[in-house]
Parts: sequence; C-alpha cells; structure tokens
Amino acid sequence: MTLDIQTILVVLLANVIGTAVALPVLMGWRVSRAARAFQGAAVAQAVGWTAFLVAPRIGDRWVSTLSMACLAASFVLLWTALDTWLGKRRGHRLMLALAVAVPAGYGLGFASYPFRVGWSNAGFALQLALLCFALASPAPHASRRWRGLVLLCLLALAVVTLWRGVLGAFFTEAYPFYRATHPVNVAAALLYHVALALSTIGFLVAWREEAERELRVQASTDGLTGLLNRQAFAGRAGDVIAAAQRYREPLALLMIDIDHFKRINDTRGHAAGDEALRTVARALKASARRGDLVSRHGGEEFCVLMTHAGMAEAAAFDRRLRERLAREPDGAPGLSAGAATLLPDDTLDQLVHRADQALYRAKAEGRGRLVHAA
Ligand SMILES: Nc1nc2c(ncn2[C@@H]2O[C@H](COP(=O)(O)OP(=O)(O)OP(=O)(O)O)[C@@H](O)[C@H]2O)c(=O)[nH]1
Repeated sequence: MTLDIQTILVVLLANVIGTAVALPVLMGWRVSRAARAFQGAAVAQAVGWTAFLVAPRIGDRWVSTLSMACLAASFVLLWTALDTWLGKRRGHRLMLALAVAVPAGYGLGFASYPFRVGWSNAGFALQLALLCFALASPAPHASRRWRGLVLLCLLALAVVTLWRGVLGAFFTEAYPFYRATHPVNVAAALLYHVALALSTIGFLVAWREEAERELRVQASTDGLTGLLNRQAFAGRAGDVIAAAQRYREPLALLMIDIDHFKRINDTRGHAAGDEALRTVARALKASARRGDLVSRHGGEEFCVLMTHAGMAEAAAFDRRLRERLAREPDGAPGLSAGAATLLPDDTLDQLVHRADQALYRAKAEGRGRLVHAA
C-alpha cells in the first residue's frame, strides 16, 4: 500500500479546519480565558495550514510567511492555555520570541530553501519542546492523564519536526519538497492527524477539569466577598480543631460583626452596604496569617479561626484589622468582635457559641470593641 501525501494533506487540512470550527460550536463562545486561547490556537492552525498548502500554488513568499506566523502563534496560544490550566509556567518570553523569530527569519531568508526549512522547523520544534516542558513541570491540581497524552503527542511532533528541519537544512539533496512522497513527510502528516485528534481530546478534558475546579471553588466561597462560606468553613474548621486538640495546640476563634450595618443599607443604599462588606472582607484577608480560616458567617457577620493562637494573638489580630480599616481612604464601618479559645473537649459549635456570647457583650457594652469570652 502506498500512501499518497497529497491526499493525506488534503484530509489533514479538512481535519484541522473542521476542528477549528467544531470547537467554538461545541464549547460555546463564552468560555474561560484558557479555553478561548485553545480555540484560538485551533483557528491559527487552520489558517496556518490553509496558507501553507495554497502558498506554492500562488508562489507567494508572504503567504508562506503568514502561514509560519499563524502556526507559531498557535503554539503561543496553547502555551497560554496551559499557563492557566496548570498554573504559572516558565518560558513565556522565549515562546513569544520564537513566535516572532520563526516567521521573521523565514520571510527574510525565503530565497534559501535549506535555511527556511531548517530555521522554521527548528523554531517549531523548540516551541513544541517548550509546550512539553510546560506539561511536564509539576502541576498538583491537574490530572496526569490528559497531560501525559498531550505531552506524548507534542513530543512526537517535536521529534519529527526537528528531523524534517535537519534533513531540509543539511541533507537538502536527499530531502525533497514537503509535498513529495517521502517517509518523513508521510510520517509527519500521519502523526499530525493522530496528534491533532488525541491532543484535542486531551485539551477538552483539561477544560472540563477547569470547570470542575471552578464549581468546587464556587460551592465553597461566598459570592460577594470571596471568603469561605459558612458550610465550607465548618468542614475545614472541624479538621483544624481536631488537629489542635490532638497536638494540644492553642486555637482562637473571632466572631466579628459590622456595627449598625442596617443604617448603611438604609441611608446609603444596598450597593454601599455590599461595598462595606467587601471592604471588611479584604481587610480580614489581609490581616490573617497563612493557615487561618476566614469566612462570612452570614449577613454582616464574619468568623476567623486562628491556628497556634491564644487570646493575645486574637487581640493582636483585632488591632491589626481595626488599624487597616482606619486607613481605608473611603472610610470603613465600625466592628464589634468576640474571641474565644479552644478547650480540650470543645466542638466547633461550642467554640462559636462562646465567641458569639462575647460578641453579644461587645455590642451591649457599646460596640466598636473586642470582648474575650470568659
Ligand atoms: N447590603 C447587604 N446587606 C445585607 C447583606 N446581608 C444582610 N444584610 C443586611 O444586614 C442588616 C443587618 O442588620 P442588623 O442585624 O439589625 O444589624 P446592625 O444594623 O449591624 O446592628 P448591630 O449589629 O446591632 O450593630 C440587615 O438590614 C440585612 O438586610 C448583604 O449581603 N448585603
């Protein structure tokens, strides 16, 4: 059986264009930044391949150069998607530099066949290697399966691309034009088919994983302030309390309530009330240490569970919080707070109840203060 490279390339083009059109149709337009970058990469590939395959017919150096620019840009877009899905990746500048250098060198050195083939393929191989590096670098939140699949596809493409570049640059006599039926051309085109299908599946799984992560975050946070919601707080606080009791470590809980919050709503409107809640939430987050749990307990009440902390640390937190709010340029509401420390047999509810009683006393004693539970 002989494989006709012309036919493979036409089918490949149909495949690439079909993928570029199908992705936004299936995924929708209103997707995350990473998913949009992935869709953009598919479009850039489709435009790049179309230009690449029609260029020799028009005999146009600039159409070929445009195709190089599109293909190089598609790798940048894939890198951007990975940078979001996997967490900050290294190599961004090099990726961008290659996306400029590949088409620029190709266009300027177009007259020399060995140079342009060697240059562009070496550049693409390097971009693919950078994508592989991004996939292989640690990413604790992402599944290894889709990363492994995409990594395998891109690594194989990098090897074939480099192989093609070396042949074109240094063994030009033995390596004919990419549309001639040559083993490396057939292998590259077939591999591209498989890699396109498998890596598209891999990227779609990455997108689903992102959506699941987003849902988990939404389910555990308060929409207005971005703090933990009451339910998520209770789940995590239970573990923190159990650990503190096992290792006999001190733990403090602060219940904080905005003073006369109803007045803010009534006099300045609901939007001003919401802004006051966000201001307090920001100050709480900024005043907390790593490991402390900060939640919106409901309405205008907040809760902070401080690890390795007793009454002195709770008082220091309260002071830091008030100082921070006093520095707010647009002013900030007053707060009342109640603090309680963990007893050996406490449950979360008992701890919260004591802090709540202290908060109640703070309100009764005139507001704007911290009261420690007895
Ligand atoms: N803007 C806004 N208001 C809220 C939100 N949740 C609860 N509230 C309002 O918060 C107000 C709480 O009022 P109160 O419980 O009387 O408390 P307060 O006015 O702060 O009085 P003290 O706690 O005694 O100082 C109510 O008017 C609620 O409608 C919210 O998400 N946004």
